[in-house]
Amino acid sequence: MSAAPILGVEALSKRFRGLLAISDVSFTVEPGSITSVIGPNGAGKSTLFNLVTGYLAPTAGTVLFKGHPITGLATNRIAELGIARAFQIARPFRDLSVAENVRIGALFGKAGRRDVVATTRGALELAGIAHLAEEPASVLTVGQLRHLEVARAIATRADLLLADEPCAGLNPTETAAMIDVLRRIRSSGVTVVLVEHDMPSVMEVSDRVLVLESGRLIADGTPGEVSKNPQVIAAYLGTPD
Ligand SMILES: Nc1ncnc2c1ncn2[C@@H]1O[C@H](COP(=O)(O)OP(=O)(O)OP(=O)(O)O)[C@@H](O)[C@H]1O
Repeated sequence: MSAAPILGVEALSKRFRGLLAISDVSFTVEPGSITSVIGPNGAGKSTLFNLVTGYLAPTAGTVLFKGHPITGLATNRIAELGIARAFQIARPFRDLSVAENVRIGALFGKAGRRDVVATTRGALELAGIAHLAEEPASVLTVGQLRHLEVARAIATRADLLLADEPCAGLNPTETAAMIDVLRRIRSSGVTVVLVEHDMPSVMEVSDRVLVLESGRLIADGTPGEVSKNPQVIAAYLGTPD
């Protein structure tokens, strides 16, 4: 029997005036997995993340975290419950060190924490940037900043990490390093959901892939299943006339 889902999305919809950006989307995420959300530009991926993290309120439907509804809760409350988001564009405090930036995540995450030093160190190590701990954030490369953003997010001691395009714009070496980080995070017991455009990375790292097109979930399966799905191929490549 599989474990209870850590995340449940039930009949979720979001309308922006005339546009249904998310349309009756339902899925669950198993704990300890890496799930990727893919889809063409404008498919609704960012909107979905915004709905799960409370930045947007849905027009209809429910989001469940560990079986409890979180729909309509404030973003900070959702973060305290254990959902963190790593943004594609990190906005660190540039004058603070890498460790100090990660420490901020450790201070403002899940409530009731006392082990800030150990949590900070653990997040730096998981994200592969312990060697940069004392550097000012201002000297980091784009790839290193992406790791810092992931470290800050997991330092909140989240159980679920939502990562926005963690591999976007990274070279092959940096991409491989990020994939290693995501796998280590999964091994540490944190469930990961990614929005990612980089297909080789998605296929390599994901246990499961969800495909959105025009707000609808058109496929949900393993990377192998999804890449053979005719609807997915049509959504990405266009249907021949
Ligand atoms: N705040 C908003 N107000 C109005 N329309 C919006 C808003 N946010 C998103 N949309 C629209 O909703 C649709 C889905 O957008 P969304 O950003 O979720 O797509 P996406 O799959 O993340 O795209 P991309 O891959 O380009 O980032 C788009 O048509 C977009 O223009």
